[in-house]
Amino acid sequence: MSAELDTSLVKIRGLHFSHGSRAIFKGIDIDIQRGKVTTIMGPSGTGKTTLLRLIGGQLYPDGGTVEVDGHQVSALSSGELYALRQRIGMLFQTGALLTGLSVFDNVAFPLREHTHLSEAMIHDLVLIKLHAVGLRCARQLMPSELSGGMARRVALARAIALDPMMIMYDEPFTGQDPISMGTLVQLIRLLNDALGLTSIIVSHDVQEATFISDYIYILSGGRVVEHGTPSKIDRSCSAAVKQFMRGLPDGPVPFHYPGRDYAEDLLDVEKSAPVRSLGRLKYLLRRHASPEVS
Ligand SMILES: Nc1ncnc2c1ncn2[C@@H]1O[C@H](COP(=O)(O)OP(=O)(O)OP(=O)(O)O)[C@@H](O)[C@H]1O
Repeated sequence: MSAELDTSLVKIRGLHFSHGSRAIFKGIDIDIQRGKVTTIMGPSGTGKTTLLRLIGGQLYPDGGTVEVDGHQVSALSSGELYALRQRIGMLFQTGALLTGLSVFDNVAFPLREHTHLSEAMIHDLVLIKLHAVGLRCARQLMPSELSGGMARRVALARAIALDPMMIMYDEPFTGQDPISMGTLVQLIRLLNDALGLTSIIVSHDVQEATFISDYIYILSGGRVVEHGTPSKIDRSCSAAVKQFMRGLPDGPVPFHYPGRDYAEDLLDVEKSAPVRSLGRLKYLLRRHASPEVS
């Protein structure tokens, strides 16, 4: 085992997972290094969120192993899993704040739920966390009074409330204006380094991810198609990586969700008026053709 692997907080080996009959992972290996920011990228539907759920123990692998801080997640008892989850902060795209609670109470929530700290201590901790995200003075506001960017920063303060060892971000930049985006990017990096966290980010935002990350994994078709530092990824010759990084609509990752033949589908659509001739089929294909299909 190399020295590099020894510093992994999350170690995934030979991971297989399917949603029903759809194979999502076909044997992937991933190492998330302690203290680093690692971004998981890849086309939509490739399984990035599923991967976070496998790391968090909300899903179990069909094959292979997911280890977090030396524990094989699928072998943990429910009590042990609960304890592990308390050490993992999660930040979702929506922020997912509790709408009936103020900013202060949202951040206080995990402290009240999971600790026996006094209210005076919770007060100080909440102010520290809110100060870290620049929103100490917004503590009395309700979620409905926050901008999208502020809501995400409150969610971030809540995610670090219990001093987690790791934070998993699912599409943290989506829908942000450039200023909020820049603030979030800086905050994620700053908090990671200042608090000695390990961060896993799932993102489509190539520029931000490249800027913020120490390491990047690109998933596609159930496999890791590339991994390395941002500069290595940038230089990658892989067609799938180039397609993703440059945002090309078609390439090794097909534009169309896999399924049966287009002509067969049209024949089904037109069941009420069956296609009787090749001419009619050609006509239908032209009529239904999308602009992306030549
Ligand atoms: N609970 C579920 N049951 C069945 N299929 C699911 C379930 N959750 C996700 N899927 C399917 O698994 C695949 C991977 O989903 P996932 O959300 O992990 O992808 P993703 O890479 O995060 O996508 P996006 O970038 O669009 O958020 C998708 O095809 C999705 O339709």
